[in-house]
Amino acid sequence: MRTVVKPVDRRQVAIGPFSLECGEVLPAVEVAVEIAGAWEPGRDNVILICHALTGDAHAVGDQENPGWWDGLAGTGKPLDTDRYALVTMNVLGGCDGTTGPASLCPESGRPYGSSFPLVTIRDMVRLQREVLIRLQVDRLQAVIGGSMGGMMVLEWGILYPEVPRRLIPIATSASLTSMAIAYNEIARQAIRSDPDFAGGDYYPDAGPVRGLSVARMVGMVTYRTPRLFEHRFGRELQRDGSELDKENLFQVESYLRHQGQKLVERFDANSYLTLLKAMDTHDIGRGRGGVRRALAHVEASVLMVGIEDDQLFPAYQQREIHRWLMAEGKQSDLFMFPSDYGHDAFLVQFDRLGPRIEAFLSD
Ligand SMILES: CC(=O)SCCNC(=O)CCNC(=O)[C@H](O)C(C)(C)COP(=O)(O)OP(=O)(O)OC[C@H]1O[C@@H](n2cnc3c(N)ncnc32)[C@H](O)[C@@H]1OP(=O)(O)O
Ligand SMILES: N[C@@H](CCO)C(=O)O
Repeated sequence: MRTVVKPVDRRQVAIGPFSLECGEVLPAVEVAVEIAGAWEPGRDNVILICHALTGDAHAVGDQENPGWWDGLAGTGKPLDTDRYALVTMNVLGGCDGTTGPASLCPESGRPYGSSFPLVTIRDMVRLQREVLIRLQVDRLQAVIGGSMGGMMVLEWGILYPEVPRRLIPIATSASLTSMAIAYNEIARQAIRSDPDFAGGDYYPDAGPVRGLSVARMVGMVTYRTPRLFEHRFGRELQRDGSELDKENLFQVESYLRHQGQKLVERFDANSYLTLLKAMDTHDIGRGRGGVRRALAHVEASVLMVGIEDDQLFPAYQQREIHRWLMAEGKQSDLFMFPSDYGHDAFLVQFDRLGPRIEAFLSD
């Protein structure tokens, strides 16, 4: 007898005090969780979905309120809600209901703002484990996610090898390249140099919206490919007229401004800084004798997915992880595909991802 959770069950799970890798303790942590699909007895049919930088707990939605992975998850889809209970949590440090910089600090009664501590990808995963324990989920059919979400997938396989049966890390790496950290630093500087940042203590105001918008614009350039921009925008202008009119934007400028504006309407700048730092400091080899030794802990079978045209998480990084897993005698498959979308392909190219993921889950 299955307990059907329909359409999507959203909960706040209270964890209480939570110790971080940096040594600080958050006194009262809460996590926003969404569950789509049906629990099986023993809760043995759970897939954990880990979101990327600006994602949230709402991976699976409906017509009125679409989710960010509806192309992959839902009735009859590769992440089939008729078969699995799909659990997605907003990450620690985020701004969609889980404790983050905009949350009230119980000790001061004010938003954490600049006092919010450094959180790591490992902290995020340890917190997810605490939530699953409270949901009485002991084993996972799979953990899946792209980009920052993929970093969490890898950490799941290493921190809790006995829990996931399968890992599907997508467009991710064992640690960021120096170039990716460089882009993140430009984003940070854009946010911090906005006068409305106010040292991070801008609440209840919206804060550094111009800085956050520029940060998103930089990010967008790294998430896509030159080919896509060329094809979409070329040298098209926004209005009829001349390029030699300083008010007449190129379409690509207008597009980036629109993307910046979209993000500031749904994201908090301090969360953006917190999550960028978590990505920068991610290194599965830290304190474990290096990446290969860390991967030796993995017990799950792995489908490593990469995008050949990813500028941010270059394809060699996914190939390397697959090779190291194989060298450690682990079960690993590699699925690489080309896409003009570049890094963002994991949020868009469901025709490429879906069949491979479905086959791996049915294996
Ligand atoms: C969609 C959500 O669920 S967002 C909430 C949760 N967020 C996440 O999960 C984060 C992950 N999601 C993402 O990063 C993105 O939503 C993606 C990658 C999935 C898709 O990105 P999009 O911005 O939809 O794709 P795309 O590059 O095609 O841009 C389309 C937008 O640019 C606008 N646009 C296109 N050309 C131009 C131009 N020349 N000038 C101005 N705007 C332009 C379109 O009108 C459209 O605007 P809209 O989104 O307000 O309708
Ligand atoms: N488009 C993704 C990029 C990071 O993977 C996001 O906004 O989360």
